[in-house]
This record gives sequence, C-alpha cells and structure tokens, in this order.
Amino acid sequence: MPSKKTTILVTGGAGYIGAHAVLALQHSGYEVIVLDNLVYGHRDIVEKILQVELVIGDTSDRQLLDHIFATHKIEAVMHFAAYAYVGESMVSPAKYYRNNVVGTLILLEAMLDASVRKFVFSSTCATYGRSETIPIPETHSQQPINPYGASKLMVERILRDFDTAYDFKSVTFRYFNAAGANPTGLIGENHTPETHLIPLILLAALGKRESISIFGTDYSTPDGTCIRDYTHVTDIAQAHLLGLEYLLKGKDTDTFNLGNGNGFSVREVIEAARHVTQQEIPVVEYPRRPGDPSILVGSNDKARKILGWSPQYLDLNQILTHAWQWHQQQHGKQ
Ligand SMILES: NC(=O)c1ccc[n+]([C@@H]2O[C@H](COP(=O)([O-])OP(=O)(O)OC[C@H]3O[C@@H](n4cnc5c(N)ncnc54)[C@H](O)[C@@H]3O)[C@@H](O)[C@H]2O)c1
Ligand SMILES: O=c1ccn([C@@H]2O[C@H](COP(=O)(O)OP(=O)(O)O[C@H]3O[C@H](CO)[C@@H](O)[C@H](O)[C@H]3O)[C@@H](O)[C@H]2O)c(=O)[nH]1
Repeated sequence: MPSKKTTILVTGGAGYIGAHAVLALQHSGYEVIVLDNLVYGHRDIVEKILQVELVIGDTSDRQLLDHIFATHKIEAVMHFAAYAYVGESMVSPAKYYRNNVVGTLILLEAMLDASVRKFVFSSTCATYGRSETIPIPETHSQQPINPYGASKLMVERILRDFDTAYDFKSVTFRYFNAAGANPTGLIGENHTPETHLIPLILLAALGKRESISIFGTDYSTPDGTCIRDYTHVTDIAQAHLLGLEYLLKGKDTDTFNLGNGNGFSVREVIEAARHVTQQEIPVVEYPRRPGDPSILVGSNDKARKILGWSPQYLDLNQILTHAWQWHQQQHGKQ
C-alpha cells in the first residue's frame, strides 16, 4: 500500500479503460487526479462515481499542465488520453497524429520540466500490424497498418529516446482488445460513437440496434472473420498498478503485452454473446473494414514473469457476462 500522498495524474481517466484504472488506484490507496478534455469521457463517472478531482482540459494545453504539476506533487503519470478508433484513423490520420503524438509530446515535455519522470503508457497491439507468429511476443516486428497504430508506435519511440537522453522511465503496455466491465457493475464501456464489437453486439441483444455487422468474412481464419484477443478491462487496470509499482521501485523502462493469449473470431464472439444474453442477435455481413489485420493475439508471458500479472478473467463468457450486466443496468433492464 503506497503512502497516502502518492499522487498519480491519470490522463483520459474519464474514458473506458482510464476509469477502471482510477478505480484500481483508489482501491490501492493512491491519490488520483484526472485530466480529460471530455471529448469522449464522462464527467459523472469521475465526479460522481469515482469521486476524484477532475481537471477538464487537453494534454496539449501546456499552461494547464504546468499549473497541474506546480500545484500537485505528482509522482507518475498514467497516460490513457488518445483517440483510439482504428477505422476513423484510416480516413482522418491528421486527427490521430495531432492528438496521440503531438498531444503526448507536449505532456512529456511538461513532465520533464516538472521533473516527473515516471510514465505508464497505453499502447496497442495495433503497433504490430500483420502478425507473423501467434501469440505475438513483445519482440515481434512492428509495422502498423493503420495510422492509429502508427501514432502509438511513434510515442513508443519517443519514450525510448527520452529514457536514453533524460533518464525518463516508462512502462508501455500494448493492450489487445479491452473488453468487459467492472464486475460489480459500477463502471463499464460507454463510447460515443460506439464502434467496438462487444458493446455493439450487446446493444443489438438489448434491441437498441437491429443487428450486428460483421466486417469481412473472407479473412484467412477458420471461419473467415477476424480474430482478436479480448482482455478484461479490470485485468488491464490491475496490470497498470503493477506497472506503476515497478516504476516507483526505480526499475527500468520496459514494454509489456496485455492480452489473454486466446483468440476469438467475430463469429465466435457473437455466438458466445447469444449464449450469455439468451437473445437471437441478427447478423449482417459486410466487406472488410480498412485497417483491420486478420489476427491479433498476444503472449502475456513477459507481463506475468516480470510484473507478476495474473489476469483473473480469461473466460470470454465471463467477460461478456460482466459487459452484459453493465449494459442491462445502463438501459434500465435489470
Ligand atoms: N479500448 C481498447 O481496446 C484499447 C486497446 C489498446 C489500446 N487502447 C488505448 O487505451 C487508451 C484508452 O482507451 P479507451 O478505450 O478507454 O478510450 P476512451 O475514448 O474511452 O478514453 C480516452 C479518454 O481520453 C480523453 N482524451 C482524448 N484525447 C485527449 C486529450 N488530448 N486530452 C485530454 N483528454 C483526452 C477522452 O475524452 C476519453 O475520456 C487509449 O490510449 C487507447 O489508444 C485501447
Ligand atoms: O460492428 C463491428 C465492429 C467490429 N467488428 C470487427 O471486430 C473486431 C474488433 O473490432 P473493434 O471492437 O472495433 O476493435 P479494434 O478495431 O480491434 O480496436 C480495439 O482494439 C485495438 C487493439 O486490437 C485497440 O488498439 C483499439 O484502440 C481498440 O479500439 C475487428 O475485426 C472488427 O472488424 C465487426 O465485425 N463489426
């Protein structure tokens, strides 16, 4: 348990994964300040549910950052703030490079000037591009096939150079597909617009959408649909605590995959959701969505070995059950 005064700045803490990390930090006794511009985040989650200080602003606002670092004794930053829609990044790359690269660089410079040199970064398996081996180890080549993945890879590179030049220590987590909701139902996934497979399936199960679209049925996978590694958001949040502790102990910059090591196709996820929700969930097949690699499944050996990460919710049915509980609550069906 940290001293009560260990304060962590969480950018993007009003978003899906950031909010789950704030909850985990709180449970472990950290003080938390959230910085979020609320472009996609939810004010009520931070102020009413998590009840931590929310600074509404942008990571590219240098004056605001200087003020935050001058008025709080921040030990480390967890940086979730980014745009994260793979499909959108294909048609609006400038938006992604500006926010994810430039916005992050401004934050990193403000940290340097404030002598805050510990950073936990949300990267992604989208930095790998097309996988040559499954499951993907951290040493796999990184050749992203969408601007979103490229923007995250650029930050990974910046972080390596910052370590060499400025002794700036970071833990980079390459998440696979975050999924599920806090098991108590307190918080869950609520993106607007929602583009992610699992919440869209559940909205169809709730009758809020007519059907679920399958993007691509001609991939070289057993059933022709894309395979992803769906990792419980609470397990991802737990890994952030371990990554933070690792940095606070003075350990070196490193990168870890956060995945379950199991892949499920789009059709398999829909089938599992039918089982969990006991709803029919109609399907409509469409062509491929540009920017999607066919298979992304991660090896988590390194995070287990070095950080002691032990994901608790490996079962897709359980992930879907938590997400379903939360979606039902949100839509007043429980
Ligand atoms: N969801 C996934 O499956 C997944 C997988 C891999 C990596 N990631 C990464 O994890 C992080 C969080 O993803 P998420 O799904 O929770 O997304 P999200 O959109 O729910 O959360 C991101 C939050 O950041 C805020 N934000 C964005 N740009 C900002 C800026 N410049 N300044 C301040 N706030 C800003 C948004 O308002 C939002 O609240 C992102 O960096 C994303 O790239 C997500
Ligand atoms: O209506 C839909 C939505 C998605 N998909 C497919 O489902 C899979 C998963 O898609 P989605 O849930 O949109 O997640 P990703 O595009 O894989 O992106 C998420 O997972 C990435 C890691 O794989 C992260 O980097 C991103 O931030 C995060 O949004 C992909 O094959 C999609 O083509 C469909 O078939 N129909």
